[in-house]
Amino acid sequence: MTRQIRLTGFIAFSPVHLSPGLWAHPRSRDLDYKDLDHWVDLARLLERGRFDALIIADGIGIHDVYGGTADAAIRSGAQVPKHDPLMLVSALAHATTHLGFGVTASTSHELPAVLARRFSTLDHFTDGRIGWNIATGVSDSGARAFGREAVIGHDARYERADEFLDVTYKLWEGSWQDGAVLRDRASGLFADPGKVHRIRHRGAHFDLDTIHLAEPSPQRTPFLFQAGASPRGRAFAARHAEAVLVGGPTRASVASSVRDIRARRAALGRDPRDIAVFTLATLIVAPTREEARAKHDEYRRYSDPDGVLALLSGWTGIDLSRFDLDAPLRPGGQRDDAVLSVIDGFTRADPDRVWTLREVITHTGIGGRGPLLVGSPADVADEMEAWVAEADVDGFNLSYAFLPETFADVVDHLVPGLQRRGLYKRDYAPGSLRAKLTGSDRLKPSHPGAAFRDRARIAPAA
Ligand SMILES: Cc1cc2nc3c(=O)[nH]c(=O)nc-3n(C[C@H](O)[C@H](O)[C@H](O)COP(=O)(O)O)c2cc1C
Repeated sequence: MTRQIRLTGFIAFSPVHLSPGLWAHPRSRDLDYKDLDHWVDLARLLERGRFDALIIADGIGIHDVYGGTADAAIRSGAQVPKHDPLMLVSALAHATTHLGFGVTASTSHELPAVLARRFSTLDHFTDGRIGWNIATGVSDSGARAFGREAVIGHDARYERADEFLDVTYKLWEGSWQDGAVLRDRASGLFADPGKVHRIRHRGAHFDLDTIHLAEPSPQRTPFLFQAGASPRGRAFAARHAEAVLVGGPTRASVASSVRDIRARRAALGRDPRDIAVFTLATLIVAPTREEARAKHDEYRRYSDPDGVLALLSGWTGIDLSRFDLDAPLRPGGQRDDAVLSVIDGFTRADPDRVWTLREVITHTGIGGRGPLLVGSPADVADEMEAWVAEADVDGFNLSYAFLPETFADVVDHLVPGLQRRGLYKRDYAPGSLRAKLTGSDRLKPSHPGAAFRDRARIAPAA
C-alpha cells in the first residue's frame, strides 16, 4: 500500500506563532486568539481535513534576548501574549470527534503529580485524544519567573525529564490496576482499594508518596510527542516519544535527523518504524501556481523582520541586533561560532550557498524553520511525496502564515488531491489518538512506560 501522509497543525495560543507581522493582514483572524469560537472553528476545519492532531506550542518566558529587551517581541506580538494551552482543549474536544491534541508542557517547570492529573482529566474529556508534547526547556526569562537566575543546564534538563517521565508513568500506568474501578451501585463500592496502589518514588529530582488522583483514562499515558534535536534530546525521544517533531529547511538535513532518530530507536531493540516523524512545513496552496505565488508575495509584505529577529534571538540565546544583516554567515566570515550555530541548519543543509542573516529572516519569517512549499495542489503534493521518499518522514507538522487561511487552503485545495493520489486518508480510524496512530489505546509493551504496570516498579520495598 502507498505510504499515507499524516498531518498535524502547529499553533500557539497567541496572536503570533512563527510568522510575526502576519496578524495585520486584513484576512487574518489571529487577533481573535482570545475568542474560543476562533479556535473551535479552526479545530473543526482541521477535522474536516482529517488532520491527526492540533499541536499547541508553549513555553514560559518571553523573547527578551534581541537588543537585550522584550520590546521587539512585545511590539510585534511575537509569542507574547501567550495564554495557557491546556485550557483550550476541553472546548475543542467538545466541538470535534476525532481530532487529537498535542499540548506542550515542560518537565523543567511542571510537577509530575499535578501534570499527570491534568492530562488524565483531559484524556477523559477528549475520549482518549490528548497528547503531550514534552518540552524540556524554559528560557532564562522563563526561569526568572520561577525565581531562578537562569535555565538549568542542557543535559541536567534531560536527566530531570527522564525522571519526570518515569514518575508520570508510575502514576498513569501503575497506580490504578485494570479493574480497580467498580462503580457497583448494588454493593456501594466505587473502587477496590486493593487495586489502587501508592507510588513511592525517591529520586534526584522528585520525591512522591501518593496515589494518582485521577481515574484511569482511555489511553492512561497521553500520546507522547517530543522534539529534541541535540544528541541527548534524540536519545530521550528514542526512549520516550511515540511521535517526534523535527524541523529543517531541506530534505537532506531532515533525512539525516530522521535516520539518527530511527537508528537510536533500533539500538534500544525497538522497531525504528514505530516512531512517527512529523517535519515542520508551511504550505501555500491555491488552485493555480500563479495564484499561490501571488499569495506568497502578498504575505511577505506583512512579515515583520524585528519580530522574526526577536524569535530567532530568543531561540538561540544570541542577540542578533549586534550583527550586520547582509554579511555572509559562513565560516571564515566575521561571525563567531555561536552565530554560526544559528544558521547551522541552513549551512549544513545547503553547504554551497552563502547565507546572510537577511535571507535567514526571509526564509524563517513565514512559518519558521521548515520549508515553505508554494504552488498548485499538484505542485505541493509532488513536493510532499519527494519529502516522504527522501527524508523518510511520516507526515508534516504544518505551520501557517495566518489563521485560518493557510489551513483552509490546505483542507480545500490540497487534501482532495492527496486523497485522489491515495496518499491521504478519506476517514479517520476509530478510537483514541494512540489507536489512530499505533493501533492500540495503550502504550505498546515495548515502551518503557509499560514496565511501570508492574507493582514492584512503582513502590519498591523501603
Ligand atoms: C517542531 C518543533 C516544535 C517545538 N516546540 C516547542 C515548544 O512548543 N516549546 C518548547 O519549549 N520547545 C519546543 N521545541 C524545542 C524542542 O523541545 C527542543 O528543545 C529543541 O528542538 C532543541 O533540542 P534539544 O533540547 O535536544 O537541544 C520545538 C522544536 C521543534 C523542532
